[in-house]
Amino acid sequence: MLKRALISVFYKDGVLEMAKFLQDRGVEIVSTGGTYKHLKENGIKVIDVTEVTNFPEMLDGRVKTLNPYIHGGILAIRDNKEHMETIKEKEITPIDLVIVNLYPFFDKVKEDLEFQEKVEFIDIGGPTMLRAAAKNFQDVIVISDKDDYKEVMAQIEETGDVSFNFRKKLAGKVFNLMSAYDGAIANFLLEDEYNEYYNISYKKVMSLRYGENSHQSAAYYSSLTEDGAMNNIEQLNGKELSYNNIKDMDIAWKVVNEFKEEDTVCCGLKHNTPCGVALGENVYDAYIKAYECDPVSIFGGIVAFNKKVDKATAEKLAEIFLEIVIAPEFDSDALEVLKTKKNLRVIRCNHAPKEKHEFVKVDGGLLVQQSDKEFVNEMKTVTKKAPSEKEIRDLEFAMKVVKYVKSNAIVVAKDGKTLGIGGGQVNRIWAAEEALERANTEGAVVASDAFFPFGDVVEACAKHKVASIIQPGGSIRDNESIENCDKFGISMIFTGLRHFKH
Ligand SMILES: NC(=O)c1ncn([C@@H]2O[C@H](COP(=O)(O)O)[C@@H](O)[C@H]2O)c1NC=O
Repeated sequence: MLKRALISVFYKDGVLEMAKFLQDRGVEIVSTGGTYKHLKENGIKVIDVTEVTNFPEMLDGRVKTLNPYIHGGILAIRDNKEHMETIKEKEITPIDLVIVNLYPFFDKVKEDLEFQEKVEFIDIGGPTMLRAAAKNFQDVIVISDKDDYKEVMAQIEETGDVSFNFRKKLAGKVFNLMSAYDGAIANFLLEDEYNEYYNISYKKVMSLRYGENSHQSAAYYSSLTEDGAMNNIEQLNGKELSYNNIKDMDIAWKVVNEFKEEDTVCCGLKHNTPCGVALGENVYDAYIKAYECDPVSIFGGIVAFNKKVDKATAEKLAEIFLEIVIAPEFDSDALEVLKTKKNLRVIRCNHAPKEKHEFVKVDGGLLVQQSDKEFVNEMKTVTKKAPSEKEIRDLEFAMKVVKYVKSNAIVVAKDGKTLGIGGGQVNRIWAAEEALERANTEGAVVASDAFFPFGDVVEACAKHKVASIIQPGGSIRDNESIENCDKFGISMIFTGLRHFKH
């Protein structure tokens, strides 16, 4: 039998209906300052928490509910005679329902506020009540999520109480929330890059139809503390995003964001690997060039732009089957064209990728590393011949692309467009041969994600009349590659920075 509820909520939406429901069933309501005022002004009979605690709210609200009159009322085990006698003796009234939503630390930590302002958004009293009620869930119903008001009301309406299973679920939700909440606070306060415990604060955005394959279930979670690209997308058209869509879109978006603001770039991507990337005079030109890189693989792929998409480009995009088009903006007539393709996911994103760290799960562990935000350490010509200015532009372009190709990776490019991309090979020469064969052009440049272990890659480049090469260098046999370059009249640059992508 519910007799007393404590309601203390930062976000007041939905709480009136809940309070009214409880009042109509004779439940006494106790509330903290702001909630008390809100309920009272809306005609709810409510007891001020200070009357229960016999203490004023103090220290700017830092202490309101942190009191044995509250926590004794929550934590007493109703079947424990001693507990009940103790609270009776101390004139503590049991609290049967706790409704709390917390200070919005997740939002505030992302805002441009002073450190101390953020600290003040760390809720102490709320979590304390939630945790206490969740521990004692068999006797106390605990609501930490306003989306649960409805089900609690429905169950009380039907049976006069809330089932054991639902109480347990509500309690579990408290600790699920608290772990994310506390994780966000820990990450805000700790300055080490790799803390003793790995805390993440992600919230479920949607259940996905399936994961990488249809027999794998999946869900998508969005970071509560990071203001990244993928949690700032807006879907303007098309079917629901899938697991593979989100994963692929993330990489395509990273590729186009690798370039300078003044560059206009388009990336076609398939199976998490760029299949055609090109710079253009305008978006249309960039798309045509990216498409021409590999008109076969782009089918069913993802296309990303770093500039607004116009109607002419949209018409061209609509000619083939694509999964996603992502860009910072779309002209309204371009959007109209793209919307004629019912399933095509059209995504607007104005956020550059920002993540500091990335992680990958292994069986029983988690690998965490800094995201690869670097490009080159240096541009050191190591051959007799130096690349021309135009070749340097192409070398840099190819290096930006090869960063996103699975290792071992080789990109062949010319005139600001990829001609051949070879990736995911277990040795470098295969990746090189694959990319060079696809490119099938003379005078192109070659970028490699890691050093050449032998002189054979340069030999393959010479066979395809490559003009210039860019690679990190650092192999004990670098001299073989340098000598071969000099022999074949190829220029080569060492960057001193590897971009493995396993
Ligand atoms: N200090 C306390 O004892 C305390 N008790 C409850 N709170 C929080 O105060 C908020 C509600 O305050 P109000 O009813 O005054 O608007 C809730 O988000 C609740 O989690 C507290 N605030 C922070 O710690």
